[in-house]
Amino acid sequence: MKICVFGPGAIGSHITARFAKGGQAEVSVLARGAQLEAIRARGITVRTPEEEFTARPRAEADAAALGPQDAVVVTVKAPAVPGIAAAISPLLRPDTPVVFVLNGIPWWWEDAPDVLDPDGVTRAAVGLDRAVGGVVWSACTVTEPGVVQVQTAANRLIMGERSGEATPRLKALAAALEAGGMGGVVSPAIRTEIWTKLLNNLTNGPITLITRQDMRTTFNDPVVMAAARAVMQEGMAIAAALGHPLGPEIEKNVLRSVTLAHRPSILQDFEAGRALEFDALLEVPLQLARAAGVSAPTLELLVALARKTVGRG
Ligand SMILES: NC(=O)C1=CN([C@@H]2O[C@H](COP(=O)(O)OP(=O)(O)OC[C@H]3O[C@@H](n4cnc5c(N)ncnc54)[C@H](OP(=O)(O)O)[C@@H]3O)[C@@H](O)[C@H]2O)C=CC1
Ligand SMILES: CC(C)(CO)C(=O)C(=O)O
Repeated sequence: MKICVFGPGAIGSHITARFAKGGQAEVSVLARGAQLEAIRARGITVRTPEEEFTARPRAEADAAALGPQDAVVVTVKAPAVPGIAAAISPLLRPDTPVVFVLNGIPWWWEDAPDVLDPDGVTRAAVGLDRAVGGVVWSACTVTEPGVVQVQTAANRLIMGERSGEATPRLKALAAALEAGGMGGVVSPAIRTEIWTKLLNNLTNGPITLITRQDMRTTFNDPVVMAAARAVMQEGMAIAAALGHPLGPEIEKNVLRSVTLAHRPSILQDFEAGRALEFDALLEVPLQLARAAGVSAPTLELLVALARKTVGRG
């Protein structure tokens, strides 16, 4: 099974190394800059709380060198997706699934605002039939080119067809990941999984952008924690109004996550001067809430403050 990971940063490097470790896939990466050079020279080293291992995938800058794949996993950040859409084409056969592993509302979401896919370039290049949703639970950071630090002991990638069908193409991908020691889940309800994850990003994203501290340091204060709980309740109300009700167990999940000494990826991006997933993670969920008539005053306030922090408002 030929799999190409497009954009092996923190998450993509971890996923690539897991596919390689599992031995069921011929995995390659499409990378650029220092990451491309490092992966070519030294492979990808993954450091987790339990182990360290190195994988040596083929690394290319141009998709044409790799040709059609059985699956493509896109792990660039949301604002970069439209810019790489055309470059995915050489990797595609008519039935090649393209898993978009993204936090936040993805470009293929029904009624997604144009800002997630300006001029429909991704839709035109990839097509809705190939697009697969991906939600990753893994806290990762590139500590130096080619090296990824994983903070979470249990890691999983949840994939789902837009139709909800458990297709053979997704089952094969999930099995290849499992073989490498990362959970691979095929979900019949990927939109609910997206909202489950988004609840974390809504809770920790705006607040850590304001504090510029890791989650454990930020939330080690009862007042900040109360704000986190309020955002969580508002997020659950938005998800329910959109037809994706989340169970009460979600709360435990979010509250456990904020005890990690991890800087959320949106904060890492801000500090590194990279483009932010501000629309996919924060603005679009708020737009969907307003359209559904759901009030989210705490989230509105925190996002307004975060906008000022990052120079958007
Ligand atoms: N990091 C984490 O712990 C988590 C992240 N996520 C989500 O996963 C997704 C990926 O995040 P993450 O891995 O952190 O992001 P990173 O920024 O670490 O990785 C993205 C990679 O894509 C590369 N890239 C961008 N454009 C191109 C291009 N044209 N050609 C080749 N490579 C390109 C970037 O290269 P360059 O550096 O040169 O721009 C970078 O290496 C996001 O939606 C994020 O929110 C979800 C859970 C946890
Ligand atoms: C913090 C975490 C791991 C969970 O919300 C995340 O998704 C991110 O870093 O963006």
